[in-house]
Amino acid sequence: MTTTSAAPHLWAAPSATGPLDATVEVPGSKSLSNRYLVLAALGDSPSRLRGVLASRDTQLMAAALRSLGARVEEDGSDWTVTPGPVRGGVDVACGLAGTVMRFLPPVAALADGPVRFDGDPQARVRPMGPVLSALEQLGVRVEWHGEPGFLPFTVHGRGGLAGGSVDVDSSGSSQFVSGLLLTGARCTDGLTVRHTGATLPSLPHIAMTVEVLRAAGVVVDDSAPATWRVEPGAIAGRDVRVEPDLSNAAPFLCAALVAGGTVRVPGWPSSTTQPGALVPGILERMGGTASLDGDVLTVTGTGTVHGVDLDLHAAGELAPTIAALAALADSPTRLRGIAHLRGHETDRLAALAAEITRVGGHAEQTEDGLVVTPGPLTGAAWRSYADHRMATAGALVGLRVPGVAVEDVATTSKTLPDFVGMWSHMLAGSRAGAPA
Ligand SMILES: O=C(O)C1=C[C@@H](OP(=O)(O)O)[C@@H](O)[C@H](O)C1
Ligand SMILES: C=C(OP(=O)(O)O)C(=O)O
Repeated sequence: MTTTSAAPHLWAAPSATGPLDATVEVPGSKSLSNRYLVLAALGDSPSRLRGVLASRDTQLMAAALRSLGARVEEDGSDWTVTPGPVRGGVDVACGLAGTVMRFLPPVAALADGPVRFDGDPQARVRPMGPVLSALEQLGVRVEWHGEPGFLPFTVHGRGGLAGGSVDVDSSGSSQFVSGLLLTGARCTDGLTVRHTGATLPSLPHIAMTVEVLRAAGVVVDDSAPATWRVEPGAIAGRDVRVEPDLSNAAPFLCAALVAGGTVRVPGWPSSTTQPGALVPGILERMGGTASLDGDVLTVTGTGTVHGVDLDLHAAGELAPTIAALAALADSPTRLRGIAHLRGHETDRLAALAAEITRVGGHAEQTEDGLVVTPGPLTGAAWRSYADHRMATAGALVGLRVPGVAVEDVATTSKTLPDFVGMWSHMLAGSRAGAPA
C-alpha cells in the first residue's frame, strides 16, 4: 500500500499496489436497524435487536426514541428496546439522517404534546413537505419554524391518531411512504397511503418497510399499485438479527474491480429487500465476477472496469459508489432514474460531477442522472460535502489514482464509523509483491 501526503484535515486515500485478497465484515444495515428501532419503540413488548449498526444515524434514532419515551439499551451491536407511551414536550435531533427526519414525525403525531425537529445545516434543505402534509391531512397541526416544507418544524401531537387515508407525493423520497406506514398500525383506524407523484424511487426500501411490518404481525395490503393499506393492530416485540448493510459493502466489492483480485463479504443474505442486493449483478456488468457460496459473497476483478447504462431508481443510494467506479472505467457510463439524489445528504449529482471533474474525468448532470466519461485522472482534494457516500467514493478513486485526498472522511460515521480502518484492513490483505 502507498499513501500520499496531504494537509492534516484531508485523508490521503491509499492506492492499491496489487490485487486484493480480503474478507470484509460489514456491520448491520442502517435501513433495517432504524426500521426495527422504530417498530420496537411502538411495539407491545420489549424487543431484542442483534447486529444493530452502531453509527451516527442509528444513535440519533435511539436518542430520539428515548426522548419520545422508549428505553433503548445498547450492548455492542445487541440492543434492547422497551416501548413506553409516546411522550411530547421534547426535541428530536435528526442530524442528516433521512430515516430519522422522515420516520419520526408520524411517531410524534402519537405523542401527548409538541415534538420539535431540527437537524444539521444540510438537513434543512432536504425535502420534508409530503410526509408532514400527509399528517396535516390526518388532522395533525404542523408548525414550520423556517421555510415551509423543511426542517425545523414542530409536530403537535395530541396523544393519538385516528388515521384514515392520505395522498402523498413520494417522488422526492420513498421515505415519506415508509415513515407513514411504520406508524400506520398505531392509528385507531389504520392508514391507507396513496402515492400521487409521477415517479417513485427506492421501491425496495418500501418493500423493506412492508416486510418488517408483516414480520411484526402487522397486516399490510400492497396489492394495489402505489397504494398501501396498514390495518390497525399490535406491533409485536421481537428478537431479530439485522442483515449486514449491503450498500455499505458496495465500495469494498467495487475495490476488487479497481485493484483486481478478490473481496469477500460474509453474511450476505440469500434473499433481501436491501437494494444493495443489486450490487453483484451491476459489478458483473462492469467487468467483475460474483458468486454466492453459502452466505459469502465473492467478487473478483481484473483491474479493468467497463462503463454501463444503468437505471438506478430502485437503488439510488448506490449511485455515488457506482459513479466513482465509472470514473475508472474504459468507456462512458450513464446513470438514470436518480433525479431525487439532488435531495440526498447533498445534491449528489452536482457533487459527483464536480469531484469527478476535479480529478480529471468528465461528468455531466442530465435531467435524471449523470453521464460519466472517464479520462486520465490525477490526484486532487476530493470533497465530501458532509456525505458519507461521497467520502467512500473518493476512497475508491484513490485506490487507482495516487494523490487523492478525501476531505472530512470522518463523515463516514453517518453509517460506517470504522470505514478508514476497514479500508486499510482490506488493503493489508492484498497480496504482497503482486504487480499493480
Ligand atoms: O428508507 C430507507 O432506509 C432509505 C430509502 C432511500 O431513500 P430515498 O428514497 O430518499 O432515496 C435510500 O436512498 C436511503 O439511503 C435509505
Ligand atoms: C440517502 C441516504 O441516506 P438517508 O437515510 O439519510 O436518506 C444514503 O445513506 O445514501
